[in-house]
Amino acid sequence: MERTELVKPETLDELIKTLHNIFESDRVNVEEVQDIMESYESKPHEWMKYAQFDQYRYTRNLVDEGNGKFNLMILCWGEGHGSSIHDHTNSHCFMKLLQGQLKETLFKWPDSKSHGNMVQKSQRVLQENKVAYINDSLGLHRVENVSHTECAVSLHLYSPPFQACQTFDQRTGHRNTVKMTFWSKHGERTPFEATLSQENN
Ligand SMILES: N[C@@H](CS(=O)O)C(=O)O
Ligand SMILES: [Fe+2]
Repeated sequence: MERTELVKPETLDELIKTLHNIFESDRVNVEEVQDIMESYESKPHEWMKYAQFDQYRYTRNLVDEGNGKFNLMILCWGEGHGSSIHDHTNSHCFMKLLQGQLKETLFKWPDSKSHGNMVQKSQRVLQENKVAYINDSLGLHRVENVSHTECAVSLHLYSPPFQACQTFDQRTGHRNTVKMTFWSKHGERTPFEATLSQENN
């Protein structure tokens, strides 16, 4: 597949510019996106303004809207914070660790007739600067900061962008559609009313 020439991005802004170039093409080369995101070495002062934490749950902070082709966001995980088991709405999902560690657990999709526990496929711990990839054909996942002393920060790219996903109950496989919102956009805290729907996410 055609590849844009890869130059290691030295800053987050350079990474964003390169991503814009890559996504101008209509086909996504997963490996290329993974490589370029991995080659950026996380420098906290470059992403600090997006790293806005909540005491109770992980936050989603919009960094860039990728010309409508992708959403780039920074997720902030306090000690013990985790997501529920969820899908990615037919999008590509890239997740890079900017700080700390995150545990990712992969699950199979529940079949229509299964009422029992969801089946776990694999588990791994993502280290700083590494990039994980998932899409719906690979399964579902849950992401957790299992540390009791360190927070974690990750950079997520979703293409095409999406505003809702499905979450799954681990014991029954029952699903819910959940609207996803941003805690902040471009470094500015989202007005209170706009975040209400995040409560049951
Ligand atoms: N996909 C989740 C984060 S994660 O747990 O991968 C989200 O965008 O909120
Ligand atoms: Fe996810």
